[in-house]
Amino acid sequence: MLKLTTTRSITRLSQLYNVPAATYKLKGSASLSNVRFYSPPAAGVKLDDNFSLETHTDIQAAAKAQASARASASGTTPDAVVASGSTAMSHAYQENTGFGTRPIYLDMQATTPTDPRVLDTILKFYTGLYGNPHSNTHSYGWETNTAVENARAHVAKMINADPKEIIFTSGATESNNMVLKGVPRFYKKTKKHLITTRTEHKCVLEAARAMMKEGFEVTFLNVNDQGLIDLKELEAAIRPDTCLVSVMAVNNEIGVIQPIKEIGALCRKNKIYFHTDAAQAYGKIPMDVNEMNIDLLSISSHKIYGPKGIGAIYVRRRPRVRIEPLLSGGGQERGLRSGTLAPPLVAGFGEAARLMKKEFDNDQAHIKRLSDKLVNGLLSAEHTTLNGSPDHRYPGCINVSFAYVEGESLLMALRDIALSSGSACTSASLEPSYVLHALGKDDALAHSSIRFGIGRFSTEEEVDYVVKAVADRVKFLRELSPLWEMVQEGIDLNSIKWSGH
Ligand SMILES: Cc1ncc(COP(=O)(O)O)c(C=O)c1O
Repeated sequence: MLKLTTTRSITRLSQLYNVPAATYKLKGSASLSNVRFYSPPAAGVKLDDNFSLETHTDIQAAAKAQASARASASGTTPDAVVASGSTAMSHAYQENTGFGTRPIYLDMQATTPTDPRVLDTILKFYTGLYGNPHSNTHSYGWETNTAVENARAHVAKMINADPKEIIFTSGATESNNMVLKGVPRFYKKTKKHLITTRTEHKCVLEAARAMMKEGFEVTFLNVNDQGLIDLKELEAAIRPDTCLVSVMAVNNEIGVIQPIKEIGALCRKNKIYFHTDAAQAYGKIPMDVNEMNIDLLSISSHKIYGPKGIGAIYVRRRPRVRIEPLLSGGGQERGLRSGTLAPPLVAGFGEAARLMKKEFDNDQAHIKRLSDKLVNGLLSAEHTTLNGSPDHRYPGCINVSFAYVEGESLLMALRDIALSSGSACTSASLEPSYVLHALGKDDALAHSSIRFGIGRFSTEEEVDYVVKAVADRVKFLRELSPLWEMVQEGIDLNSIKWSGH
């Protein structure tokens, strides 16, 4: 049984969830103003079915409860943690941050909460198992080396690769840079052209632009209004000197899935390397490097409930793919990525990959069910649209435009939910998302878009809360909007000539 603490009072809880305060049973002699807890339990669920609450008079006691939660997490927590929601997850593994009640976490494409089983794996490597995995003269090195190779096998298995084809990196940014720069540099004498798309992650786009400065030509493919590339356009872009096609599998802003198998077949037919950025796809949609003719594939551990600062690149061995490495050094990782590996991160990543495979069906069913509920709930409001293809999509990434509401204002009004807008924030300005622009959305609609991410630890109660909160606050903000008032009066906004435009 997990011991949970709360930062909201039971009274507040009962108001929020419309449940009589008595439903929340407390253990011991808790005074209501002094109760701390991690997550709102489901309305009507008796708290002590899964949890017990404790009072804490000081932070030390809270830390003690967290330590005991962590201890009980090792063997049996998954069910209890799942039941308590992703917000509880994040609370259960951190000390008091001073930020008070934390929002419901729905920013799964930015990063995912670390699975408690992953954390347990990691901790061993910060205590007893500290050897350098490249030391081969004593058991300290052998132990961590074995752990690294086990992790490699788990990472490979998810995509039907050979473990020898997995190279550990610091994350998908590095993996993408390695490919977008390393392949053209290796073939620079004969090949001068690369192909990618306009909706890739910035690290692919910027790496491609860096290659233009080195004298390479890049074709940036367009996408249609659903966010999908046109295979005929891709075929037409291929040249005799094309060395690489790089198309992401799942888009990080709109969740759209590109036709990876068809692109792979086209590239194989034309003897061109095919790379896919699978940072948002690995473990979340079925991917098989052989069936899909993928030669290079980028992975990020922190998108699959693993630690941050670690990822991998799959590099095909037969037919062999050649890359010029970014780093010079000791020649680790088949000479492609020099530097001492970090066993805590590698082992945590391996465990996260193992769990993605083991729980694939459960995760899929859970995420699809919650996603359908969220999409139906959000779209029941008028002038609300789902961005990107409704059919070719990963259900855990939902991007919605709320017309006549400014996305940033909506985010501010939804501070009890951790979300991100479809806009890319730069320090000086708020630019509308280039991905939504590529789909043909105008500035106003791109500015009114929000991304919702569902993950393994999301709960139905969180989704119910979000649907209601969004509907209420969209209504509230629209009531303040003069444009909305005009729409309500039946005025066609397109017929208006705005001065200064
Ligand atoms: C599609 C995509 N590619 C690459 C990255 C970069 O991954 P990492 O944080 O592991 O460098 C991300 C992360 O936001 C992503 O969503």
